[in-house]
Parts: sequence; C-alpha cells; structure tokens
Amino acid sequence: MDKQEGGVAGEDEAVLLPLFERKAARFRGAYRVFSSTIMVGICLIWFYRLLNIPNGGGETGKFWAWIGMFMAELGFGIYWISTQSFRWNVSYTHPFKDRLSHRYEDKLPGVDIFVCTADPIMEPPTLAINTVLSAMSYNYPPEKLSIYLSDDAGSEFTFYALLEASHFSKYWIPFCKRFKVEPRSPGGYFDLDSSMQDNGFGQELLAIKKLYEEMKNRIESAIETGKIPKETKDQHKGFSEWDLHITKQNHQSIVQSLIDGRDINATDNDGHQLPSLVYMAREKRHHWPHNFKAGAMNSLMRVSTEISNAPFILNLDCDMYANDADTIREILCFFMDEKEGHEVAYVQLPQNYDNLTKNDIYSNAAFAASGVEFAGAGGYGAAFYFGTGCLHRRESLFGKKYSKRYRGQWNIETKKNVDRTISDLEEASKILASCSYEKDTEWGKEMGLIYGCPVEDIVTGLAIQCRGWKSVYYNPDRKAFLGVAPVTLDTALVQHKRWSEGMFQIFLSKYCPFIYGHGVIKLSVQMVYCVYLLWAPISLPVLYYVIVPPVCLLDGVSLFPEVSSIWFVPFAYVFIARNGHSIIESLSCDSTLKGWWNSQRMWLTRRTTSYFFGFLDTILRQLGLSQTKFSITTKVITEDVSRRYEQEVMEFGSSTIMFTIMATLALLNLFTLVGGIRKVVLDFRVLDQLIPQIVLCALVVVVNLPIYQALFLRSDKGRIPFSVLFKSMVLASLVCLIPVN
Ligand SMILES: O=c1ccn([C@@H]2O[C@H](COP(=O)(O)OP(=O)(O)O[C@H]3O[C@H](CO)[C@@H](O)[C@H](O)[C@H]3O)[C@@H](O)[C@H]2O)c(=O)[nH]1
Ligand SMILES: [Mn+2]
Repeated sequence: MDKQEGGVAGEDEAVLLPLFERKAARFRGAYRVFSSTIMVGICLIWFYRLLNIPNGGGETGKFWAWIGMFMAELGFGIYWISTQSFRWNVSYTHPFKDRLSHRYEDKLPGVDIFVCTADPIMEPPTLAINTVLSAMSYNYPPEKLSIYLSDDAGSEFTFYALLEASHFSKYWIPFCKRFKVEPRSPGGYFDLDSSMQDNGFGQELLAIKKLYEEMKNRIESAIETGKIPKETKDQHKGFSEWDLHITKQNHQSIVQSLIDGRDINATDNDGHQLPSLVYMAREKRHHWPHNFKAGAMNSLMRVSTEISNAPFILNLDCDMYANDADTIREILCFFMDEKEGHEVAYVQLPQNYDNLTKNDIYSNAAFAASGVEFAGAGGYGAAFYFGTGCLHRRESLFGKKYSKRYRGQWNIETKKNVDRTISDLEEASKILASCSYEKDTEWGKEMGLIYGCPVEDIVTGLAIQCRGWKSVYYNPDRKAFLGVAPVTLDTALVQHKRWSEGMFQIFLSKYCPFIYGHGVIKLSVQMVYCVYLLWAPISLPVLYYVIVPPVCLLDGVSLFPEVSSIWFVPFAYVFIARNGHSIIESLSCDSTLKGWWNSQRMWLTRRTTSYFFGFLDTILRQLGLSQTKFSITTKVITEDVSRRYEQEVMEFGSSTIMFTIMATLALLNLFTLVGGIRKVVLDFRVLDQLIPQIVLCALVVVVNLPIYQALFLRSDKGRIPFSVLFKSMVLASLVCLIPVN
C-alpha cells in the first residue's frame, strides 16, 4: 500500500503510530527557575536561624523556642524540596482509542473488574450495584468482561441486590447502548438534570426509570424489614448459603455465579451476550486476620483466575461508578502500545467524586494533587496506585518481575473452561477464598496486594515499581470514575488519619522507598513516594508553628527578623511565592479562589489533627501497643447533614478529640492575637519586632473563622458541641499561661 496516499491508514503505517502520547507540561522550564528562587529563600532562612541563635544566658526560653523554629523550618524546607520532585517532571498522557479499535478490535483482551464492598450499612447495596451495573455496560465486548463483587460483610442483602441487578442489567445494558447514555450507573444517570429533558427516548426512559425505582424499593424494603421474600429466595440456589449462624466476622466462603458469560442463553433483551457476574464473600473467622481490602482483593485475584483469568484487572471501590463508557478502551492503549506497552504494570486514573460542592469545603477533590502532583509522578513512569480506578496487568499484580525479554501476554485467550460446569468452578473457587489457603504462601508478601498496612494500595504500587515495572497516570477530560466523598469533617479527618498512618508505617517498614527501592528505582521516584509517606511527621513542625510563635507573642518574645531588616525578605518571599504559586496552580486545575481558601483550612486542620494522630498511632503500633485497623468511610448521610453540606456549612456535630485539638489551636491563636495587639498598642516600639508573629496568628484566625462560628454563633446540630468548647477553652488558656522567659 502506498503510504504517501494517507487516506486509508494501511496496517504498516498504523503499526508505526503509537497508541498514546506523552507531553511535557507547559512552563516546565520557567517553573524550575521559579522554584530555584524559593530554594535560595529557604537556604537564607536556615542561615538566618543559625546566625542569630540567642545566647542561652538570660533567655533560655527564647533559646529553645529558636532552636525549635530552626528545626521546624528545616523540616518544612526538606519536605518542600521533596515536593519539587513532583513538579520537576510533570507530563500528561493521552491515549488514541480509535487507533486501538482500528488495529485490535477483534483481538481485545479480557478484563476482570473487581468491585469491593464491606458493610451494607455504611455502603448501601444499591450503591454497590450501581457501580456493578456501570461496569457491566462498558462499551466493550461483553464476552470479554467479567465483574466480581467482593462482599466483606458476607451479607445476604448484598447478594440479593446483586441478583436484582443481574435481572435489571438485561434492560439497562441495551438501553445504554441504544441511546448512548452516560454515565451508565443508573443512579448517577437519573440524578442528572439532562436525563429528564426530552431527548427523543422519553418513553423508554420513563419505563426504565420505573424499573430501577421498583428494584431499588424492593432492595431497600428487604433491608428495612430484614427479610427477603420467599419467592425471591427460590430464584437462586445461592440463598441456601445463608443460615442463622452467618455473621460479618464469621462465615464460610461463598462464591456464586449470577450470570455465566459462557452460557449462550445469558443474553440481554436485545439478544446480546451479557458479561459474567460473580458474587464472592471470602471466608472469615475470628482468629484469622482478614487484612481488610487487601485480603479481599487477593481472594478475588485467585477466584477470578479460576473462572475467567483475564489478563487485565480493573479495581473499583463500591462507590466508584464508571462515568465514561470508553474508559477501558482508553486505558488499554497504554498497555497495548507496541513500543512501550509491555513495560506498563498499571494505569491509574484520578479519584473523582460526584457529590462535591462548588468550593469543596473539605478539600476532597485534591485538585492540585490530581492535576499536577500525580502527573509529576507519572512523568517518571512511577504513578501511584490509589486503590480504585486502576487497571492492572494481572501478571505484575501476581508478583511477576519485569524483564527486558518480557513482551506482554495480553492476547492470551480468556479462559473458557469449556469442560467445567459453573458449579465445578464455584466449588473450586470456594477453596481459593478460604482463610487457610494463604497459609505459608507468598500471598500478601510477594504476591498480590501487600498485607499489614491500611494503605495497601500505595505499598503494593511501590513494590510493583521495585520489580522493574512502569506505571502510567492518566487524567482524562471526562472523569472516568465518580465516587462518594466524605461530607462531614469527622469522616474527612478520619480518612486522612488512616492514610497518613498507613503511609508513615510504610516509611518505617522494610518497604521504605530509600531502602527497598535503593538501586532499583530512581532517587527522584523514592522522593516522590516520601512526600506522601511523610504526611504524618510533617504534622510536628506545623503544630510547632501554630503553638510556639503565638505563645511567644504573648510574652513579647520575637522569633522573626524585624520587618525593617533585610533578613525579613527571604521569609516574606518564600511565603508569598509559595502561596501565590499554590493559588495559580489550584485555579489552573479548575478550583475556585474560595476552594483554594478552604483547602488551606483543611491543610491546617489535617496536619494538626489527622496527621498528628496518625503519627502517634504509628508510633504506638511500632511499639506493639496498637494494631492496624481500617475505618471504613461511610457513604450515607442524613438529610439534615446533607442540607448543610449543600450550603457549604462545615459539619462538626460529634465531640471527637480531633475537634478539641482543632478548637484549642483556633482559640489559642485568637487569644494571643488579642494579647499581641494589646502589647503593640501599649508600646508602639515593639511593632517592628512582633508584626510577623501577629500576622501569623491573624492568618490562622482568619482561615479558621468557620470554627469560631461553629463554637460561638451556630445553633444547629452541626455546631461544635459545648463539651468541646469547654475543654478547648480550658486547654487554650492553660497554654497561654506557659511562660517563655
Ligand atoms: O475490610 C475491608 C475494608 C474496606 N474494603 C473496601 O475498600 C474500599 C475502600 O474503603 P473506603 O472506606 O471507601 O476508604 P477510602 O479511604 O475511600 O479508600 C481509599 O483508600 C483505601 C486505602 O486506605 C484504598 O483501599 C481505597 O481503594 C481508596 O479508594 C471500599 O470499597 C470498601 O468496601 C473492603 O473490601 N474490606
Ligand atoms: Mn471511598
């Protein structure tokens, strides 16, 4: 074929075109210069601290406060330097799905999709089946798709909901494909305003919506009454697994096929094949550690090997429904690219949420993080694995090491198991999902997801990197997955505590990137990991900065250069440049100014509460005094809470110790600000010396305004409880009494 013609792309030419491209971020060079100037500023600050150490003599208090400031700034500076490893190499990836279809449409590989759920109360089964249904309706050959739902609660109601979903899918999938609706999670779709407009299929829409509502009502009323109708139970042999003795923590393994994709009669209402659908509850016994989500994933990996054994595995949390029907095709471009594809172990997409408010009060979106930082890690071929929204190559997840000779096995036929009946497969799978199966094996160590850490995802991603594989970060324009973000401050803080704790545990374990990754991954990648792994300890300098300078201010002890001194310049420059850049970065990632401001409050609150407690708990765990736990993020809310969330009013309500710390710090800064201003009014000459500390306190106060409101002005249920107010008043006053000199 004549390549010059250009019209119809010949196969030869098509082979030459890559399936994805990687582009360096704009302004990368300018950013490097800018960041070097901040670096100079930081060095000058360190230098200033060392040059001006107060002599111990009459001012021991000030001496120690000064040393502390130096340590804190050393901490901030070093941490900031490691964050630069992200921004140094930001690049964005873009797949070409049309080229993929053109070249490989009839050779597309099988994909197994794992959905994990763990608690029918905190994660309602209707939520999970919406995710399942969205995955079943991917624009992908159904005979190559298998969906597995892992239910760590072993709940009959979740099984029932999945059975309902398997019936509903016969209507839903053809509906989606015929009218090309998006998203393909029925709940997500019906919530859209556009779904209610007249789009030419009003009749069908009403009919399917009615079916969905009826199904939802049946599931919800079964849960409410605690009973599943007998006629329903007779529909599937699977219900016989549940007897009176089954509890969440104690049950046998259950593997039930709801749709057997090999069965030619398993078709939707248009006569098209349906994807396979399997329910799994791995065995749980009191005396066996179950290793949380990692344990569930590893069981899923084995069970799916037995049943479908697709070369690729997509992992979704139960709330993360698929928002774009073409995502699988897009992601496969990275794996099937002829030149680089065989090096890729996984492709991670960002976690997005469909319940964010305009200014994102709890800063859940992590705009800057998904826009820039993760793309920065991806720039090194070292994207993180974030647990959900990640497509893995089965072999690398199973523990295979990358070798230069490796050429990818994606074109192996998906296992057909022609000679085995579905009950044979179920029985064999049950053994694979039993507690004792993993005993004396490499599961949880060299195979599958790694155990012993509440952020199994990050540590597993790191281990895969260290086995020589690359990973890709891909942030598509249309969000690929949408989940449920925490809507109360408490849940948001607890989630971050789990993350910071888990990540610090990795740092202190044998998986510490500097040790485990030494000589295997680049230093820049080791640093990129550490930015996250060191969330917990970075709480210490932050706490220091919001406690000591204010207390010193009360006593008139100055800890910064005078405003008129030349040494003030680096402090001001670093502060302004850093924040200015952070504002620009957020705005360029589609956040609002108010959203940025809210993220600063959350930044402070997380560091002084979640990360601090994460730090303490990790230390206790190292000393053997506490155990790893995984507090599941609740995905349901009451109407009252939901209303306040919509209005972007912070929700406190409960009286956790985290709120006491938060309120104490807010009050302390308020008191000392008043005290500091009083000092200046009384003696104007100290203004020059004290103004930096006054500004620092004032910033903390201004950013915390919603907290004072919740302490003193609000009367709704979401306000800060009186007990917290009382405790924090007492604590803040006591701290104010600490004499510095
Ligand atoms: O014993 C457990 C605990 C949790 N899960 C599932 O794990 C997922 C994540 O739990 P969630 O409470 O939603 O935590 P998040 O903080 O939102 O999750 C993020 O962080 C976790 C690590 O801390 C990762 O496992 C997740 O994939 C990632 O989305 C959910 O689908 C749960 O059903 C289990 O299957 N078994
Ligand atoms: Mn979640």
